[in-house]
Amino acid sequence: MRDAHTVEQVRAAEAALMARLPEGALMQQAATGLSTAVADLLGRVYGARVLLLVGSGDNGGDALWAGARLARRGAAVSARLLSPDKTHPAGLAALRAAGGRVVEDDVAALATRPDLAVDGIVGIGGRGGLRPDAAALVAALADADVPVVAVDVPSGVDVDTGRLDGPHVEALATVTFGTHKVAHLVDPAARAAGTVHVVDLGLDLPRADVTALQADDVAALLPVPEPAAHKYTRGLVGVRAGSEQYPGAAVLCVAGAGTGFAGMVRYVGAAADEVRAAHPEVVVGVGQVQAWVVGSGGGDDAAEAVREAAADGVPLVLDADALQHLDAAGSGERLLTPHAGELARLLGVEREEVETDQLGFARRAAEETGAVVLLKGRHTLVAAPDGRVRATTVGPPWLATAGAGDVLAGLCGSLLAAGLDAFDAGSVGSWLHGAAAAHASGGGPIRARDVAAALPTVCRALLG
Ligand SMILES: NC(=O)C1=CN([C@@H]2O[C@H](COP(=O)(O)OP(=O)(O)OC[C@H]3O[C@@H](n4cnc5c(N)ncnc54)[C@H](OP(=O)(O)O)[C@@H]3O)[C@@H](O)[C@H]2O)[C@@H](O)CC1
Ligand SMILES: [K+]
Repeated sequence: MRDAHTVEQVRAAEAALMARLPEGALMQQAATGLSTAVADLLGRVYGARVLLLVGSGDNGGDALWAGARLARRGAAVSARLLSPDKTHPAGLAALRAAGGRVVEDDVAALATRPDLAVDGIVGIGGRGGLRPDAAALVAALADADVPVVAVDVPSGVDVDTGRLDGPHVEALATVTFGTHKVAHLVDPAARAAGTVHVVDLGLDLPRADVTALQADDVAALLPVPEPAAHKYTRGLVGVRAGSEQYPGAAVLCVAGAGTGFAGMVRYVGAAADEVRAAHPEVVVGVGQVQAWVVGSGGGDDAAEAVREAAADGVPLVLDADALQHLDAAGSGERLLTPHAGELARLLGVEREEVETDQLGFARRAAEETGAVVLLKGRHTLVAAPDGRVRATTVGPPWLATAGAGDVLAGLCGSLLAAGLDAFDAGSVGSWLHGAAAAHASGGGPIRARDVAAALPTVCRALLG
């Protein structure tokens, strides 16, 4: 499990550890890990030009100490001090002693194009976006296409929420310390962090509320049939989706539901002929199920479909059109699978607000509805009403394709029918969906049906 801790949790763990270690020991560990990661990215340290962006706190101190290490290995390291009066004194002395130099202004900093810049402007002590002087320098570096490695977090992001509070650094990679922070998993900040490397500090950390499942977690949660299982004990998943106008949604939802986690798939709706033709193993018609997926279906049909599914008193996945009829869904176990626009409609806010504060709105929706909310996005978030959130960090950008959401809803429904609770079903389903997309894509474009087709291969690899 990848844990993402809050600033408060990290500060407390660091303080406890620092009390037992010599002064400055943690910063040395941090700077060593940082300089190693920068060296790896540079490939060749000797002769490389590295520019340090140094703010007023210990984040700048990390950058200076790492810069000193790189300078000792032959890099030409210069430092642009953004708060010259408050620069970390020992770090600055170390850089100077190693042959690094301080540049007076942005013009001098960019006189020769750096091969790489190290963002030590601000770390977990930051508030608000970049200040104007830092923003101007960061923009100039972006114009010159200089890759940036962020120290701890890309400066300007909101560490505990994943929001962007104004101008910020867009990093190629981020080197963080002790543990992931929320901003490393939650978009839009996670996107600004690039690839995240964690330098272990040996912190003793509490349970995190924001986590990301890893392959071994998913493998442990997968519902595997008992030796004596038969199709009914493995769970039946019912799908109510599709319409005469959109039969494809039903076919794809059933494809997701029918990847083998549930013992059987039942279909009810207007696209029965298309579903039968594509999936001969599906049973058509009402009957007993252990979970229902109610998805794209259009208008009044969706309200009726939600009401009928809820009447069975089993867990529900509510997707697409069904999300507009939550009042008909009762208060049992429910997994809602909106994209940002659908969640915005649900909460009566603008889509843009949801996109800028994905964690906040996913949590709010879960709390207000009492359901588990799976907010689809580049890093899908699955929020439980108790505040726990799992982010999905696998999945290529190619997954943003028509019908992929139908496959996901069906897949989550089959996991619910097989006995997972809504939080596990949503997060495991989302992880498998992303991993299957990555497998199917191999770096190229995919269709929703390819994602469904790749699911058994991904599961085989996990269980193997
Ligand atoms: N703790 C540990 O054990 C370890 C910590 N480590 C490292 O320390 C970092 C935390 O250091 P920190 O506490 O000094 O805070 P940090 O983020 O450098 O700067 C805070 C100062 O910046 C300023 N400022 C605020 N907002 C700003 C903005 N938007 N734009 C510009 N400036 C802004 C504000 O000062 P002001 O200018 O307002 O006086 C504030 O006081 C952490 O991220 C990690 O890198 C590692 O070495 C491992 C061990
Ligand atoms: K930073």
